[in-house]
Amino acid sequence: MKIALIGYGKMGKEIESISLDRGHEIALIIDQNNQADLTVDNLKGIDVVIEFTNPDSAYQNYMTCFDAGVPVVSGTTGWLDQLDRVKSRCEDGKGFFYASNFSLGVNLFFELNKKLAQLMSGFDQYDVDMEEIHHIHKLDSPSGTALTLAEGVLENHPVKNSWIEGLSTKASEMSIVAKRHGAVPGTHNITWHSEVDEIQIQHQAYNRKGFAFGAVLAAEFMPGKSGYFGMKDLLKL
Ligand SMILES: NC(=O)C1=CN([C@@H]2O[C@H](COP(=O)(O)OP(=O)(O)OC[C@H]3O[C@@H](n4cnc5c(N)ncnc54)[C@H](OP(=O)(O)O)[C@@H]3O)[C@@H](O)[C@H]2O)C=CC1
Ligand SMILES: O=C(O)C1=N[C@H](C(=O)O)C[C@H](O)C1
Repeated sequence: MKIALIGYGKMGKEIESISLDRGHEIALIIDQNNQADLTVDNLKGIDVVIEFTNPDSAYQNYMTCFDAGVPVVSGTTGWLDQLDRVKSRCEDGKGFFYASNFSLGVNLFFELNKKLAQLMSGFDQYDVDMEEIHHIHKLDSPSGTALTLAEGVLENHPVKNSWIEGLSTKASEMSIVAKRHGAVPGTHNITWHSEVDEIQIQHQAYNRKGFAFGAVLAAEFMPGKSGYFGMKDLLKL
């Protein structure tokens, strides 16, 4: 496959390495310093774009790829206020794959989190909160993964109906505490605590290879497809 990478930072470089190992060609690399090269013309002949940039540039990058008729896989977080507009382009025949986290482990953790929230629905002595820890360069908070985890709790627990960044005193709100520390690739802790004990589940990424591998699998899935896709379509969870 001919892949274009938009964003050649920590994730872009991991994705390049895995793509080459799997026999793909990186036919175009767009980064901050050559953004002007992201044109419909330069995307001719590209099978799929993999986009990992930042919250401010992602949406415009998707639009250029859609105009070129090239499907996009994106892991950029912090742009979801534009999600409805992206979905409406997908209804018009464009192809888009988004995951707040592409790693297999986190997607299994998403399912575990939902099951635990369902189980806790019958036990009101337990309250829940979340902590996410990432490297100091991360621009958005809470992390995209934390938001997906919060959604998993809100949809499966009768008491929680919103989340808040920081500590909450309201029973209906789920607290998400975001910490930034050194080079941490990504750690998420969900804790259900009562007056006598606590149950904690944790996902800790050791490096970025799991994220990058999932993004390349998603890219292999996309050519020829139109519509909006996510990890559920890929992993059949
Ligand atoms: N879904 C998932 O599984 C994962 C998602 N992420 C998300 O992916 C995104 C990128 O993460 P990461 O690679 O660690 O971040 P980096 O900052 O290391 O890389 C982002 C790159 O994008 C470049 N860039 C900025 N603006 C543009 C633009 N308009 N066009 C092209 N390139 C641009 C940056 O250039 P410059 O440095 O010069 O600004 C930088 O090289 C983040 O939103 C992060 O949250 C990260 C890991 C996993
Ligand atoms: O910025 C990061 O690094 C990460 N971002 C994603 C997120 O916001 O959840 C995924 C992963 O946690 C790493």
